[in-house]
Amino acid sequence: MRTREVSCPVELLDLLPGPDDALAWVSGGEGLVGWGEAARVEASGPDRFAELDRWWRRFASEFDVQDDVRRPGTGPVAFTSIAFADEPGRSVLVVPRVVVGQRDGVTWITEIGGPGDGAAQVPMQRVRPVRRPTVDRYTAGQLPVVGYRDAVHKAVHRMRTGELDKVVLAHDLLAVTDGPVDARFLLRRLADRYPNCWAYAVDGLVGATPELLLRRTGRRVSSRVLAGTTWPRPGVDADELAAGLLGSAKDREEHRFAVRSLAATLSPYCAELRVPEAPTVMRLPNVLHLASEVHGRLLDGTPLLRLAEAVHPTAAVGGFPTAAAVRLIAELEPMDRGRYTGPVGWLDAEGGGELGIALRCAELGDGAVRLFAGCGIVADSDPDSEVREAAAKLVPMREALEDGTTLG
Ligand SMILES: C=C(O[C@@H]1C=C(C(=O)O)C=C[C@H]1O)C(=O)O
Repeated sequence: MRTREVSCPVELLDLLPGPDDALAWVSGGEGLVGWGEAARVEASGPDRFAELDRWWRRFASEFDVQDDVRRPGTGPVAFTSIAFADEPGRSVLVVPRVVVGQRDGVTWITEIGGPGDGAAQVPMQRVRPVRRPTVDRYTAGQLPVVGYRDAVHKAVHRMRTGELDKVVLAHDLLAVTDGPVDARFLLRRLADRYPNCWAYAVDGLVGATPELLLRRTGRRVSSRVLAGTTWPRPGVDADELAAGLLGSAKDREEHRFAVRSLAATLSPYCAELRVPEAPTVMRLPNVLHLASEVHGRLLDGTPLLRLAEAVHPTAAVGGFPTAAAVRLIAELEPMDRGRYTGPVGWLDAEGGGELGIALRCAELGDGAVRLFAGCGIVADSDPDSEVREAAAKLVPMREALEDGTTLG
């Protein structure tokens, strides 16, 4: 197995040769793409993180590695996407045959399970045309919007009795399409419109997330916590929206729980952990979020997947306190989230890598695509407003899908 520097005449996403095995983690043109399958493993249940970690470390340790580039993302790499819940759920780890990475203007290729052809340029000749999908209609998923509104209403009541402080509830939406949707079609559009998010694809889960669960580089660890959201409306400019969000007691409270839960679960692994005193605003075309960048230094070499296990689910996608929130989700959200709101990203052989939270995504299926969106609920939440917020969070995927559809 060898990593070597290559020249690359196109963007990373344009290298993906086919629709079925596309793997990606790309932000602002940089990151990793992969294809082919050297190996795959699936896991489920409460031990899924530990099982995937054990399997990957054993698999990666058997390579005879020649790494000529030596940067984060070189050497053996696996892509992973992990179920939100202990039950049900299927988590997956895929080791691609070919990985191409780009960072700071340097491009490299890693060929696993074969010597590669040694060419000085990335392989382009096998790229098949990207099919444009058509959305025939949208239809309710496992939890229709009316049911979601009702669940939010019930959750608000439970927050007001003091049973817990915050819960994140979500719903799904099905887009019925004229045939299978090519992950590359969605990735291209998501990456163009959301360059400060991570456009990702792992085993049919495709999206563009603004939220970084954890990045581990050597002993350094970081996270971008998001919670507290507003969205553009006619007649309100972006600065006003941002000021309103920063000044919203309800959003600041939601955010505090998310930062607190991340810090409490990560700090036992850290010699040092820096948490900003106040959030900033992250602006996206469809929503604005309160954001905190957390940075730490690890005590030891705990691998990324085990750190992710410790912090998942943060209060950004679960709630606070965690155990009560997870129980309330199971009670009030009658749907299987699958890998939505679970960790998604890549891992290296040294226990490093990047894992985002799988948001703003869709699970690709035969003839239908399942979209997801959710919101943090606190005692002051208004069900109608949460329904609108969830709709705003569906926009990235709806726009990407509908780009191939002539509406009207
Ligand atoms: C759950 C989602 O987003 C999460 C919930 C947020 C909120 O409630 O303010 C903000 C960002 C994410 O942590 C989603 O996009 O589906």
